[in-house]
Amino acid sequence: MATEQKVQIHRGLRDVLIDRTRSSFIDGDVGKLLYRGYNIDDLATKSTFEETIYLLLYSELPNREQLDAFDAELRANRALPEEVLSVISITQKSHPMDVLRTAVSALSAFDPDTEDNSAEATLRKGIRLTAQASTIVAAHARIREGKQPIAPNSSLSHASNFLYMLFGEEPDPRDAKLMDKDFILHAEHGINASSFGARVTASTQADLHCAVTTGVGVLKGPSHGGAAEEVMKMALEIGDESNAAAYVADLRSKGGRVMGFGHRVYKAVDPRSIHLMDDARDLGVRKGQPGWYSILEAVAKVMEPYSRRGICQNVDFFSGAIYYLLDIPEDLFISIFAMGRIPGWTVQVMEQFDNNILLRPRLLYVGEMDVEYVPIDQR
Ligand SMILES: CC(=O)SCCNC(=O)CCNC(=O)[C@H](O)C(C)(C)COP(=O)(O)OP(=O)(O)OC[C@H]1O[C@@H](n2cnc3c(N)ncnc32)[C@H](O)[C@@H]1OP(=O)(O)O
Ligand SMILES: O=C([O-])CC(=O)C(=O)O
Repeated sequence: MATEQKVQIHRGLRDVLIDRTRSSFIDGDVGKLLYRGYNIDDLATKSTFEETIYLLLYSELPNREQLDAFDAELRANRALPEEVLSVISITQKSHPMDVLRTAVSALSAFDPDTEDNSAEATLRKGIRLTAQASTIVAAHARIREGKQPIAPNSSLSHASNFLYMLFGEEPDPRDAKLMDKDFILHAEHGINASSFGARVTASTQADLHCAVTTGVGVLKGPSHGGAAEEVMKMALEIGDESNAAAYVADLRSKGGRVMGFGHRVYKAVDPRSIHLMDDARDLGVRKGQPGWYSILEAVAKVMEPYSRRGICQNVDFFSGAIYYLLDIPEDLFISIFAMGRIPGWTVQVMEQFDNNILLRPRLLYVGEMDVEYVPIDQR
């Protein structure tokens, strides 16, 4: 029998390598992130979401013809079945992530490839789910406000169409570009908790809809994708940069964590947050609301002693301010992360299928042994 003395427990699977990947590389000590070997800094500044997810899904950058065909496939798959719009309507009072999770699950009933786990079918489903997720999120945001959902506009890019379906008008191209970059930065990140959840699901040979449903559920928590929403709540509570130091001191004295700081892998600044930091600052100036960036900058300053200990700003620290400045309701922030991450979950699931092994770790039992069963009327 395993005992505390005989076994080593890897709580939280910290630093445990569970398999190989060719999808993304993270060097947490220096804050470096590559997708399929390409630096996130290049992709964020030179690529588009469509091109980046082609790279992730097909392992190479597309030529013009390949990208056009891929983009056309994404655009052609944005619409939702009426039945799924009804599911969104029925569940409209739930948190947007719960609605997204439920609608993704419901889409499995209408997908021609649902139970086909071949690489080709999984790719097709990943493309469809990426396209459909933005329609789910935008449709729900409108339905819950008593408005009609807006049909996707196939003349617009993925990011631009999302903002169009959310607000009912074609976005400022600068806002669409920001959204596009945000999706690129969220597209893939190795074996993070939600991708691990998706891979565990795939490891039982369940299909992509099951795995993405798992991924959405795991992402929702504030320790993972939910942090951006919490960061913005914190900024709103702080209210003014002059209050930042006292706020953080008070939070820490109660044992609270500063959301948007800390990461299991990054012990240096998350490279994605540097892009979002610059964007949050510039967007704040452009929208005439530079204060939110100033508050976050003040929090980051107070957190410098933590950063020196490896508790640095992560991707969620500035993303919430960007969404807020784009007038996106706070409870939609995690769903936007999920929309960007569907290609990442798809790639992780494809890798799992490609060389599958059931993901089934063990727990060390520390409870009582061989307890005598007493019938209920004798207890
Ligand atoms: C997209 C993403 O998922 S990025 C992460 C988003 N989540 C957040 O921003 C939430 C806030 N951050 C956190 O809760 C954590 O940093 C996590 C969950 C992300 C990572 O946690 P872990 O790798 O498990 O680190 P762990 O929880 O063991 O923390 C290590 C130490 O750093 C401290 N620490 C970690 N994060 C923070 C933080 N945000 N604020 C203050 N202290 C922190 C912990 O209190 C702990 O200190 P101790 O050793 O004195 O007890
Ligand atoms: O890698 C992680 O643990 C969390 C994260 O940053 C992500 O999923 O983008």
